[in-house]
Amino acid sequence: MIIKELPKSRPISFDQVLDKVSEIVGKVKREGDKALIEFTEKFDGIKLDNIKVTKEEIHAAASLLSEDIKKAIDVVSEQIKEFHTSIKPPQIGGGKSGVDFGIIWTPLEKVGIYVPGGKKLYPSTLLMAGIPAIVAGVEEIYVATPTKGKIDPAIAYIAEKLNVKEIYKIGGAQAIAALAYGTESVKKVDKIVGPGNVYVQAAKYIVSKDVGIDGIEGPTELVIVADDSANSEEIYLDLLAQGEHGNSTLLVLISTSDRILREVEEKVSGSDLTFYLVKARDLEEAITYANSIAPEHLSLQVSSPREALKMVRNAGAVTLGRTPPAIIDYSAGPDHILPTNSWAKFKGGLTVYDFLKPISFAQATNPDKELINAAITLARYEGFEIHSKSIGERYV
Ligand SMILES: NC(=O)c1ccc[n+]([C@@H]2O[C@H](COP(=O)([O-])OP(=O)(O)OC[C@H]3O[C@@H](n4cnc5c(N)ncnc54)[C@H](O)[C@@H]3O)[C@@H](O)[C@H]2O)c1
Ligand SMILES: N[C@H](CO)Cc1c[nH]c[nH+]1
Ligand SMILES: [Zn+2]
Repeated sequence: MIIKELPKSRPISFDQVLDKVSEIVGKVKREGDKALIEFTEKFDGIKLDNIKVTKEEIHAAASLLSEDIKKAIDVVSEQIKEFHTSIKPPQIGGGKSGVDFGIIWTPLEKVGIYVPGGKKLYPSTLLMAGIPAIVAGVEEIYVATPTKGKIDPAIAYIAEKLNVKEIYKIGGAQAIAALAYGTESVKKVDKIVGPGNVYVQAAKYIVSKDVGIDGIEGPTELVIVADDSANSEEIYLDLLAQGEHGNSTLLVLISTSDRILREVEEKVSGSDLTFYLVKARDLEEAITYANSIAPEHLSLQVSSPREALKMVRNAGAVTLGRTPPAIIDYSAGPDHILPTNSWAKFKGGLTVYDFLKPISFAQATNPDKELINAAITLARYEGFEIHSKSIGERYV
């Protein structure tokens, strides 16, 4: 279908499934493994004997992987590692008025990674979540992924490479609930990260009152902003590429060029997917439209992409010029785990920061009198006499 105006909503919203997902989460919380086995049979058609994949199973699966796929994983891993290492924050601090202070960036202890696997395989997602976790210093990584009965060799290879503690053969909302609350087989974690379909993201949203989450990373979204310098065949391929994720993908082209819009319309007219093809008066209007959508992927296929980038306010990740958005999915370096459903208005893509907590510290060895008096005065004003005394006894 072709629609010639801006999308009014996402193709599928998690509001539609919140009630159903709440029930799934509640049952897993109450019944543990029994509920996981029931839901996996119901939604994935798999009768599970064991929820946890054994070390032997992981090793056997990993050994099936061909050398060229191992090599591709190794190459991509180095690129992703370099991206997250280059942005890892230093231990920082300073001091004022006789007080030393700063931040100790501290890695999270136990992290759960959801690797999607309903319609397609996503070993690349395990790299995109596992590598920044390791760069941050996380020691315990647990993975949940729907398996269709058998663990995927590339996921097994990456799990061994990243020293993943355990893999669970579960997907959907039930997997998120299990990681959030723990079951007989599944470890309770401190934070759950990773993309997935609407059920997975609705479950993350529900459990976020009890466990950390990285954000909402639901069905893929791509907005392309193109001017007349762009190539319609490349735009067509980029749209269809993200359309491979399924028919919940949001696909939008905003262009200042009638030629580009006409050529892309001709190319996509036979497709089952929905495409939004929107005319903009000029580049500024095109980027204003893109900012209002706040897409996961934004592609600037314009003659001066760096200039255009200065106008971007809301996007998960931006590819510039002819750079294909799909290269971020695999090997550019920046993460492909990116905010959807307009969360890009206030959230960026997954980084090493998602696995670090800033613990602040202060040491008042020789604080200025004025500073101490200010603390005492404010404590008294708030009626906290002992607070005031505990400060005054030490320094006054
Ligand atoms: N935003 C991002 O960063 C990002 C990155 C990669 C992938 N994605 C998206 O992840 C999604 C992956 O989706 P997927 O479906 O292939 O895999 P998935 O693993 O997210 O979901 C599969 C699970 O959904 C559950 N499920 C399916 N139908 C259900 C139903 N009717 N009721 C309850 N539960 C049900 C099943 O338990 C199944 O195991 C795609 O939409 C893709 O675009 C997003
Ligand atoms: N485009 C997805 C993010 O929306 C990431 C991905 C993984 N594999 C292929 N693509
Ligand atoms: Zn993709």
